[in-house]
Parts: sequence; C-alpha cells; structure tokens
Amino acid sequence: MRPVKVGICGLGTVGGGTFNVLKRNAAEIARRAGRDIEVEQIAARHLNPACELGDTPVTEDVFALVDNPEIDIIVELIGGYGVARDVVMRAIANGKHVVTANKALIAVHGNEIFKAASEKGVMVAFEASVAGGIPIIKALREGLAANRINWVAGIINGTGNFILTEMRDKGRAFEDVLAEAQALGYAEADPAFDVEGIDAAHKLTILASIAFGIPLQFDKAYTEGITRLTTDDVNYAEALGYRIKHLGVARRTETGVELRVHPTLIPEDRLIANVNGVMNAVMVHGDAVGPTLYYGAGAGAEPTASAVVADIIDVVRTLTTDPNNRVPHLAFQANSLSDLPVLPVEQIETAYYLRLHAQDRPGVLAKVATILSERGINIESIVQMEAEEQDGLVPMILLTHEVIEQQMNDAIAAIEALEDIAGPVIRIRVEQLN
Ligand SMILES: NC(=O)c1ccc[n+]([C@@H]2O[C@H](COP(=O)([O-])OP(=O)(O)OC[C@H]3O[C@@H](n4cnc5c(N)ncnc54)[C@H](O)[C@@H]3O)[C@@H](O)[C@H]2O)c1
Ligand SMILES: N[C@@H](CCO)C(=O)O
Ligand code: NA
Repeated sequence: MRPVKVGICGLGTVGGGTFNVLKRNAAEIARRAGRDIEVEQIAARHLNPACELGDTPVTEDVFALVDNPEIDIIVELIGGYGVARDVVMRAIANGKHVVTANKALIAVHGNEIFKAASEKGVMVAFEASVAGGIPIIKALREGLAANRINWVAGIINGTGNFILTEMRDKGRAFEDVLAEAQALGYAEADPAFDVEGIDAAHKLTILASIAFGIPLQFDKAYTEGITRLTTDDVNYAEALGYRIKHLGVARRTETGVELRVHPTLIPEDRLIANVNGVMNAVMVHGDAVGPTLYYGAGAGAEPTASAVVADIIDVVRTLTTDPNNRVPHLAFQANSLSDLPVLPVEQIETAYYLRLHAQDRPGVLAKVATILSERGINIESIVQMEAEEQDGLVPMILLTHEVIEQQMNDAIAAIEALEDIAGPVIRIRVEQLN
C-alpha cells in the first residue's frame, strides 16, 4: 500500500522533534499504524540543526504543502493565530487531515475549525496542544467517556512550573529562569503567554470543552499569571503546609462552569503539589472513576513530538473510517454540545489565603474577624508571623473556608479601609483537590 504522506509546517522545537521521532521510530510506527508514514515535504524558514533531513524537500512556502496533492496530513507546528490559521483552514478546504500542537489556535478558533473539518469529513487532532506529551485529550475523550466529569485541575504550563520550582528550590531570580526556559525551547514565542497565564487558559479552555461538552470559550476564562507572586507568600504557604502552584481549574457547578487560571495553594501532601520543573500534571474527577491523575513532560521537543506523532498514527488508523464514526473533536457529538454558561469570576467559589499587614495593636484581629463573619466567611486559621516590619507592621496570614468571590471582594475592600491595615491585602486561592 502507498505510504501515508505528511507535510510538516514549521521546523522549530516541536517540528524538529516530530521529524526526528517519525524517522527514528519509523519501523515501529508502521507496525502500529499498519502503513508506512513518510515526510513528503517540510516548510521552514530556518533549518533545524537537530535534524538530518537527508533528501526530504524543504520549502519556505507553507502553502506549497497545503496545496500539494501528494500530502494526506498537514502537521501545523508554526504557532500563533495568523499564518497557522490560514494553513489549517486551507488544508481542511483541500480535504487534508490536520495535526497541530497549537493551543492558542484551537482555543480561540477551534469552533470554526472543527465545524469546517466536520463538513469536509477530515480530522483535526490536537493532543500536543494540552500538557505536551501527556495523553490527556485521549484520556478525557476516550478513557473517561463513561463519566460525568465534575472537575479538571492541572499544572498545564511547563515554563511557569519550571520558573516556580527553580525559584523555590534554588532561590533563582524570575528573569534568569525564564531565560533558561526559553533556551530549552519550553516557552512560547512571546513568553508573556506563559507567565501571564494565557497559555494555561488556552489549554484549560480546551480541557473544559472536552470534559463538559461545551463550545470553546477562551474569552470567558479568568486568567491570572505568576508574575505577582512573592517569595514571602511561597514561604508563608510552606509554613502552613501548602505549596503554591499555577493551576488551571474547570469545575462544573449547579449553575455553570468555573474556568479559571491562577496561582493556588495546594496541601503539600497531594501528589500534584509535588509536580516540579517542566513536568505537568492534570487531575480529572469523574463521578464513576473518582479522582485520577496524569503526569509527564509538558513541553520540550520530543515529549511534545510524542503527542504529535501519536495523533498522526491515530489519523492514519482511521483514514478509511466513516467520518460519523470517529471520536468527535470535542468528545461529545457536535450537535449535542451544552449551553451551560461559563460563570463570571465574581460567582466562583474558593477558599482563600490572605496576607495582611497590620499594626501590632490589640483589637485589629477582632475587627478583621468581624468583617469576615458579617459576610459569612469562616476563618480556618490565623497566623501572626514573627517578623516585624518597618513602622510596627506585622504580617498576618488568614486561611478561609470556601466563599463566593464577590463576598471576598467586599470583605477585602472593607479590610483595606481599616486604619490598622497598611497597603493592599494579598489574596491567593486555595484548593484541596480531593
Ligand atoms: N515548545 C514546546 O515545548 C511546545 C509544546 C507544546 C506545544 N507547542 C506549540 O507548538 C507550536 C510550535 O512551537 P515551537 O516551540 O516548536 O516553536 P518554534 O518557534 O521553535 O518553531 C516554530 C517554527 O515555525 C517557523 N515558521 C514561522 N512562520 C513560518 C512560516 N510562515 N512558514 C514556515 N515556517 C514558519 C519558525 O521559523 C520556527 O522555526 C506552537 O503552537 C506552540 O505553542 C510547543
Ligand atoms: N510554552 C508551553 C509549551 C507547551 O505547551 C509551556 O511552557 O507549557
Ligand atoms: Na497532550
């Protein structure tokens, strides 16, 4: 049988890894797929020193691949929403299947892309777009298909987790670790996407759609990055038995879906609290299976290529399948998506860590406690830190029970208005994840 022919668009970190894995494991891959898979052509602006391309043709024109009638599968590894979107839409229009690692593109334009793909009867596979090499899309769409998924929570940005880990373990400076993450090929072209939580929000948007069967709604995700975290909070959290991780959380409630990315205190004895460096982990809670955890490298050339190549194999295996009998792009049949709304952040419910700077005078604590209790916020614990700061201020840490965000906003405004409290109240959400 004729080999299946692949065109690789973009030969950077992931494109290079994909070429190398396809070549190195070609024999095993053919035994799995039932067909030989060949790279017919590559589109690249620069050659990748990690790749020995041999006689594989290279062009600078991505559309030469998209319009090449020999190519069955377009592998989009350029990134961004510009050329990448045109490549994917034109590939679909030309009747080609698509494999992509581009979470930004799927999170923002996925509804349109999947609609076009379904109309044309082609597949768009995107396992590498979430949590790199971890087969989380596969697990959610297929392995957990019996369940009503209650929530998904994950460390889904490798760069951010690498930065937090190096800062905590080695006391390294933020900028220094970010530069290393860029050199290692983990970071996005614009690393603000990593450290401001945008990349994690893209991935969470995708996970939430697949978990709950809702359309992709990136614009409704609440997004907070790691740039405002301080070592003081990391240390205070540790003293209380917690780790701070940058988490994406998608939770189904009675009234809608919480979709939020933010730094989070997690009890230190949870497995996910001990996921370090570029590793990612995603917890999924299904009503039948209970809590499950998926762990592995979230970024890097070959871990990501692992997912890209698995998708290529999946496409090859189902090339001749009736399109109506394939696994739906968003796990649920396209005509059965739910209109469950994504909740505004004011309506989400979480517990909190609060850091206050109070005058060391009697009565301050009582005033703070009154403000919280008047709003129905229960205090789990209060710790007055030993350290005395300038002007007689003492850091005070409070852990609260779960509360609706709007109530907490009101309480914080009232606390900040107290004469005995200096500066803003620092808040970090807390998740028990059990
Ligand atoms: N790096 C990772 O660990 C990782 C992991 C998962 C997903 N991703 C995603 O994979 C995609 C690629 O990321 P990357 O890290 O490999 O990026 P990269 O910058 O290393 O590679 C992108 C390549 O595309 C090339 N390119 C850009 N425009 C082009 C054009 N018009 N024609 C041909 N080539 C063009 C660039 O020259 C570059 O070599 C992105 O969507 C990214 O979000 C990356
Ligand atoms: N920049 C991303 C790449 C993997 O999607 C990260 O660091 O997680
Ligand atoms: Na993945």
